[in-house]
Amino acid sequence: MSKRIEVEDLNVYYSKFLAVEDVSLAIEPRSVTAFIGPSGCGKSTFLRTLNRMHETIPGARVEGKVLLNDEDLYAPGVDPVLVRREVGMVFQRPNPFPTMSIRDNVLAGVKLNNKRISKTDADDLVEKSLRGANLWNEVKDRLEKPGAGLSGGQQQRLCIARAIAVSPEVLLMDEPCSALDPISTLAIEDLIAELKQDYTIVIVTHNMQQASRVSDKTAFFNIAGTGKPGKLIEYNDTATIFGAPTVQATEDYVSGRFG
Ligand SMILES: Nc1ncnc2c1ncn2[C@@H]1O[C@H](COP(=O)(O)OP(=O)(O)OP(=O)(O)O)[C@@H](O)[C@H]1O
Repeated sequence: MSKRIEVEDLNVYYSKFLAVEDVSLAIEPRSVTAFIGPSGCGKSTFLRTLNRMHETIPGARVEGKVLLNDEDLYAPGVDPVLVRREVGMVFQRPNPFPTMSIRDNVLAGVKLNNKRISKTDADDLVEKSLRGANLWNEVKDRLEKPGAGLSGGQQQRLCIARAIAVSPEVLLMDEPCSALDPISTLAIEDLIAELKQDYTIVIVTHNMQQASRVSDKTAFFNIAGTGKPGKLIEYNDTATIFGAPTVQATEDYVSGRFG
């Protein structure tokens, strides 16, 4: 339930605009990788290329390869819907289906995939996914209540439960805590540490402490100026990026001198 990601010479475009230039990096299974860098450097854009969400924007395209255990996600004939099942995503703002029950929210992805499952299997999957997202104890007595009735932090964990219910190999998280209070943030960070035993996790974060708390590896992206493409500047163990980076721009960013 966890695959290796390898990106080779990836250029990412919005029509003619080159948003991210020539990224190559490898992400190991069962690890957490943080993407950091100033606003507009292309972290979210690059993240969305890892499950072919980028191309859902008209005119958006990529050049290069993204391999998942050696299979190129962009090879001809690959179905992007299947890619997104293998590579799940959690967004900045919790986005449960508000009127749908908590139970149905967890099952939403499974049903979208046209999977028919029995009531008993569905019950088991709901419990397993909610336990996996550290939410079961808080919601087990109100599974039929709407998702919108949960707190922001609970809603985000519900979205994580929905993402893991389809048994992905990889979980992408785009600033998953930015709309949450500090306690809910810590709950998500604890959860990320647990999920890493089963999944390859990539997280975009603006929070340096968060990157250093949760990630094994950190990729620092930067941009030379408005209209210029974002680039991967330095990629290494998180301890090295925060303790002894080799590039001055990384040092300046992680020490808070810019960005
Ligand atoms: N839908 C879009 N159409 C055109 N350009 C876009 C689109 N989304 C993002 N961009 C541009 O691509 C570049 C990278 O944006 P992106 O959101 O990936 O950066 P980011 O590092 O994630 O920023 P932030 O930290 O502020 O979220 C920016 O110049 C941005 O304006």
